[in-house]
Amino acid sequence: MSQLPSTNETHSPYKFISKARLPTAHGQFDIHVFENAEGQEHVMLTCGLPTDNTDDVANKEKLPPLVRIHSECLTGDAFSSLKCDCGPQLNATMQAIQQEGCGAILYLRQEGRGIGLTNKIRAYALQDQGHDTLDANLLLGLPADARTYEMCKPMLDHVGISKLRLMTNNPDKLSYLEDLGFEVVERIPLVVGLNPFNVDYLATKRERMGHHLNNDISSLVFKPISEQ
Ligand SMILES: Nc1nc2c(ncn2[C@@H]2O[C@H](COP(=O)(O)OP(=O)(O)OP(=O)(O)O)[C@@H](O)[C@H]2O)c(=O)[nH]1
Ligand SMILES: [Zn+2]
Repeated sequence: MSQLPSTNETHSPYKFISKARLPTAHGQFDIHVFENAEGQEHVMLTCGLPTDNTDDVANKEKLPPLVRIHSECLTGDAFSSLKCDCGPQLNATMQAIQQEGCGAILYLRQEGRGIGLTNKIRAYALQDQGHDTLDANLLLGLPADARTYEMCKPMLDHVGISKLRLMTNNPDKLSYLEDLGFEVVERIPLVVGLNPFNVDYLATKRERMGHHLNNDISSLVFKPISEQ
């Protein structure tokens, strides 16, 4: 079995490396890359922040920026997998930030809730046999969620965000950010991309992982991809 990087050991701190413009189908972002001494990378997309050369005075009048902390999901983000809600969540976040004209997406390279791609596919194989997303991790001898969030601090500090509105259904992300000293003034629910293949996954996240999701996910309307 491939080794799970130890999340308990102290990683060297992440440093800002470079920033560039990134035109996307959803609009213009800046992309910032951060790296630590071990060569681990994380990415942040921003738009409309004072450091993106916008008018500082105008920004002071606005609500705190929208922020999304998104964990890497190759299958959902790149391959449009229907097993999870990651792809639609990423798209919805990019659209919301563009609509509002200000915000940041921290794209953390913590594939598979931090267990890595290989182990996530092993977990998917167990899910094919009927195990849910949490038990599949546990059966592999891995934590249900191996992610850490300490890298958010240098990333958000770099663009001067201390107060924010967080787009998530995951209560852990809120408490981690607050523990890091950030003021989360609002949690914005992000319930998109429900489909017949991920309804059980989302129900498990609600029932066993404490995610803020509708009590009756099955009552949410399933929208075909073309309408999402
Ligand atoms: N181990 C494992 N990881 C999964 C599975 N399905 C999705 N993932 C991973 O779960 C993570 C989803 O992360 P986020 O999009 O940040 O979502 P979240 O923690 O559920 O919280 P939200 O902010 O509410 O979306 C990604 O790293 C996915 O690769 C699964 O069945 N098993
Ligand atoms: Zn996913």
